[in-house]
Amino acid sequence: MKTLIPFLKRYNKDIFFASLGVIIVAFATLWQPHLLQDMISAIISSDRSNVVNLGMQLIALAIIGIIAGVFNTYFAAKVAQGVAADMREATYRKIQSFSLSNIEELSSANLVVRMTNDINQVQLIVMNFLQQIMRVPILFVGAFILAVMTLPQLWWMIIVMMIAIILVCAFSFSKMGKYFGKIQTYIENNNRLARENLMGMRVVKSFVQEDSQFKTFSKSSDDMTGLTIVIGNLFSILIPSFFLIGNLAVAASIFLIGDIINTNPAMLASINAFTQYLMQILFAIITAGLMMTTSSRAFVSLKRLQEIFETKPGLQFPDVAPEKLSGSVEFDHVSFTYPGDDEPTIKDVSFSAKPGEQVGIVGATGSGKSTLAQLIPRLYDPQEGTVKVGGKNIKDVNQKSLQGTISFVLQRSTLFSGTIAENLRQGNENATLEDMKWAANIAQASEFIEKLDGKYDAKVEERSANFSGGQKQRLSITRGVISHPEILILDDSTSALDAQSEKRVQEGLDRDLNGTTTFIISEKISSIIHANKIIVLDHGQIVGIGTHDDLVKNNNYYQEIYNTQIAKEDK
Ligand SMILES: Nc1ncnc2c1ncn2[C@@H]1O[C@H](COP(=O)(O)OP(=O)(O)OP(=O)(O)O)[C@@H](O)[C@H]1O
Repeated sequence: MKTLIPFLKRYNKDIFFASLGVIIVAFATLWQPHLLQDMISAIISSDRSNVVNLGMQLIALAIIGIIAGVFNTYFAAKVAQGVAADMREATYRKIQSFSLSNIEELSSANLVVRMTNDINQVQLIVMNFLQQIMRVPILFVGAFILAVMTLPQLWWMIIVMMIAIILVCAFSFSKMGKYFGKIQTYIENNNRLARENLMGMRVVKSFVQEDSQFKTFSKSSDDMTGLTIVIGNLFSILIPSFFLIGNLAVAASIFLIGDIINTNPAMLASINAFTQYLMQILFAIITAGLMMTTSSRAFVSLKRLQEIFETKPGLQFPDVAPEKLSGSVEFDHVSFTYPGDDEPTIKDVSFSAKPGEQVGIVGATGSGKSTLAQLIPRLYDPQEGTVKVGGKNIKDVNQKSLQGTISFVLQRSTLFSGTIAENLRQGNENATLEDMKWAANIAQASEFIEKLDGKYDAKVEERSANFSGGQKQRLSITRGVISHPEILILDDSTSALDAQSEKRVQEGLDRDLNGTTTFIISEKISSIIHANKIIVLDHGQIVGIGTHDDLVKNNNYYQEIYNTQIAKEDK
């Protein structure tokens, strides 16, 4: 509830109107059997004018009930949908503030279910509550009092019926609550499997994994269906049981006092009103039970959303004035361990790069090259040592200043669905067509973009499926350079380019971005051979640093990699 209240507060007025509507509906429902009782009595005593009068009152009451019901539904829906939309936005905003570690800990599939299914549950419960919360107690207490007033001698019948219904409710709803929690986990699992399958469809097809993928998914889906069937079965027993209890109570009432009708025909009207009140009590208890069950499901969802709101962003940027940073980078005895790992991935790394320098980072796969690079734009914080950009500890720098200084072209090119221009503007929101052409020229992307229908307005489909690996990389590099960054990190960003294109990208960077400090990460020495400085990494440690010529002469580890690669090229 702690999570929900701030969201509800924004809709105080609408909640008031929804509640007013439901209170009117409850009183109209309660008053109907009473009016009907008077009307039946008037019919029995042939009081025609009263019959017409009471008939009109009944119709008026029904119309008031309908109008109030519509009024209630309108405002309840407004609140429920508004709360869900606000929650979705708040969750989305919160997730944007998360660090990569936060997202890895919560898992993206899990976050998607929380943002969709869990919020839907909350929307449902807000709607239900606003439609029922006042109605249930008013109906229950009102119908109880009116039933006792109508036939005081049968007060015990109401108690017996209530006890029977509460016992059935307690049995079935307690079982259902447990199952509802499990269903949420199954939904999460199904979403994860479906997402992985669709994203890895190429792998699935090339390894002919369709059947095994289908089996895994269908097992998870069948488990969920099994559970849904159990819940359905419980419901299918529940509803007839309620009506059986209600009808037995009605039959028993008629049996017990039906004889009186012979001597006092007006009793017929009272029995009719009494049985209607019994049904209203029955309805109130069932609704309360159902609400408790659905609430237990919504409370699970609220708790899961609460977890998102309470998660502290793994990284906090200081609230300081923005500043212009130069392109110098300095690592001072930096060590970093991924959350949950025992061993550090980066161990006691120190180096510096001057503005405008080109720095190559080379090392075997898994040696920590990408991890090292991710510490520069502060995607992770090192546990030991300091990272400085422009001479300032990056922990003391405003987020926008740091991110505006650095452009990171990731190893795996990620483009968003939209147009090429929209993707490029993520690198520089004010980029003109001229800027795009300039950047595309460096990245060797102009040639293929110019051939596309719509050129820079050409569509990028979901997961950029309409572009080849090499084209995606070129577009990612274009997006990376378009802001003329002070620091550019190319994390294995030319791996899908042929040697000729890679050379041209290199020439473009030298020509047009010569003031930019550029980090080029690669396993291939040919990609970093011309760098001013090459950092050689092995198991997260620097094992060599210098120019290619220095390293080839003096560094055994580098020589080994170089010789292996030369030998491969010669074959
Ligand atoms: N998000 C992560 N959480 C936990 N461990 C990670 C994470 N990312 C990478 N690692 C681990 O850190 C080590 C270094 O990975 P990293 O990607 O930095 O190496 P790399 O040298 O860039 O490799 P490659 O050349 O294959 O890209 C690896 O053992 C990897 O499994």
